[in-house]
Amino acid sequence: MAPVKVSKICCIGAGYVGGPTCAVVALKCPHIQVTIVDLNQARIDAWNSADFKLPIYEPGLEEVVRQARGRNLFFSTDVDKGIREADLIFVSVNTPTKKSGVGAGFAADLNYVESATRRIAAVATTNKIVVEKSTVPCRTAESMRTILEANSKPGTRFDILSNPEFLAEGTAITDLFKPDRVLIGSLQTQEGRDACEALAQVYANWVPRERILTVGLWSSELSKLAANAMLAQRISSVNALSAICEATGANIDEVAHAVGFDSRIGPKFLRASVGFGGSCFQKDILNLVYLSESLHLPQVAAYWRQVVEMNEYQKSRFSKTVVDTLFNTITGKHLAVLGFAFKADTGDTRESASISLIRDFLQERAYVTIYDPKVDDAQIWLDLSEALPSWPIETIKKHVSIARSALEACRQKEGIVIATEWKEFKEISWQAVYDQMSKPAFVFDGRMILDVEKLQQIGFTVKVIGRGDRL
Ligand SMILES: NC(=O)c1ccc[n+]([C@@H]2O[C@H](COP(=O)([O-])OP(=O)(O)OC[C@H]3O[C@@H](n4cnc5c(N)ncnc54)[C@H](O)[C@@H]3O)[C@@H](O)[C@H]2O)c1
Ligand SMILES: O=c1ccn([C@@H]2O[C@H](COP(=O)(O)OP(=O)(O)O[C@H]3O[C@H](CO)[C@@H](O)[C@H](O)[C@H]3O)[C@@H](O)[C@H]2O)c(=O)[nH]1
Repeated sequence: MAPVKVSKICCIGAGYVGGPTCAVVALKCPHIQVTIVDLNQARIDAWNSADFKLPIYEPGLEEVVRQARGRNLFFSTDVDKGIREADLIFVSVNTPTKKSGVGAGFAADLNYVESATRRIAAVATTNKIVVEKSTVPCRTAESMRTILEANSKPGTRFDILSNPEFLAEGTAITDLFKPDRVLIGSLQTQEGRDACEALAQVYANWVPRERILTVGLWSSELSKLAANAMLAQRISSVNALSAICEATGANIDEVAHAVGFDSRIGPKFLRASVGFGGSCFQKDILNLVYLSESLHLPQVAAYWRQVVEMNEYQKSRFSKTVVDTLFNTITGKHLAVLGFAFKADTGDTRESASISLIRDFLQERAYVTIYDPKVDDAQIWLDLSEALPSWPIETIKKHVSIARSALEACRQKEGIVIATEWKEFKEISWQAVYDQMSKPAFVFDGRMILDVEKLQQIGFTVKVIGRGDRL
């Protein structure tokens, strides 16, 4: 049997991955009809909004949606219709860390993957290629196959592929246009290889063939966890070194530059920071830790767990620097926190280091003014309520305000904390900020973005991650 020619794709899950990924598939494959479905009506309405107020902010995304929507790209809450019509279905639903029960705090919650899979089995009347796009533990495809086969209609066959997504938020569109690699895992049977080829042909519309890697199902699933674990490990390594730099007078920027010049190490992903955030790194490493423990590999589990522990240490170390520097107390003091998103160029706040810092400052009874160019107020209140569950929202609101510009946030503060590397924070008039601050005026740069010497000339005392005071 030759591989099927895919003509209709359905993507279950219109989130940060399903939305941009399948919008790009539609743009690059005008001959394929792509329908992205979700249970969340508000999200689908936003994807369909007449003024293109899309539910996520991602540079370049609006242009892609403008070109393809209504042509061969559709957004809908009719999940069943999407499934029924498609010959290939991406499952791109959320897989958060489990909050309760066995494996709570570590294992992935596969509830959404299972419901989507059960829906496919219940609705499908023709053969389907089912593609795991969500990040899942190794061997999830096996559970999906069991569910599908146990519930399928007679004569309906399902082939399951793993096709993890490697895009990073903030650069999703460029990552999708020019991926380092597309990874497809399949069973090594004739049917498995045919399904793999059918999906490879979709990507081959714009991705060079040599960048489309085909491997076994379990290798593909594990490679996604491995890639994130190794990326996060680099950040925790450089952050661990940043603590040594602060104590010795070495400069982490210079150290990372020198180390990264070694072609075996390479320069990317060596930027010390206030700690990594985002919905993936911590979740996927904890998932790997859980997998290792389930496989009775405690040393392997401990090794990866340390990457997350170092990240927690980095965040609390930075909060402590702020308190120590402001004469060992921030009670009743006014701080500005610039940046609430977990990185620049996104409005996503999941696991943002900024949330941990603000929680620490509030627990010290400081007053905090937050500014972020892309995060909604409602999201800030929600995240802070979750970070401080015993605080009524009125109490949080007494201690926190949200500003409309960086300059407004910095007005008359005792300390300014840079938590996200938004470019505009480099460009504000630091002289104007200094002039209306109480003195001594402190700036804490958790992202190494400011011109320290210039700020010092203005009169600021500047504390930068990975840069000590000793000469
Ligand atoms: N965010 C990233 O940058 C990124 C990158 C690579 C991989 N991933 C992985 O991709 C997956 C999705 O992540 P995300 O950030 O897009 O999540 P998300 O929460 O933004 O989106 C998931 C969407 O799936 C929908 N959904 C859940 N169950 C459903 C069901 N049964 N039927 C229909 N819709 C359903 C939800 O309503 C939600 O809108 C996760 O496994 C994640 O680990 C994320
Ligand atoms: O040198 C660096 C690089 C990143 N970060 C921080 O690390 C976090 C994650 O950044 P990044 O990886 O750029 O964004 P994500 O969108 O979380 O993307 C990661 O997680 C995705 C979800 O699995 C994967 O698809 C991507 O390949 C992987 O890079 C952010 O808080 C960054 O500020 C640093 O502190 N230093």
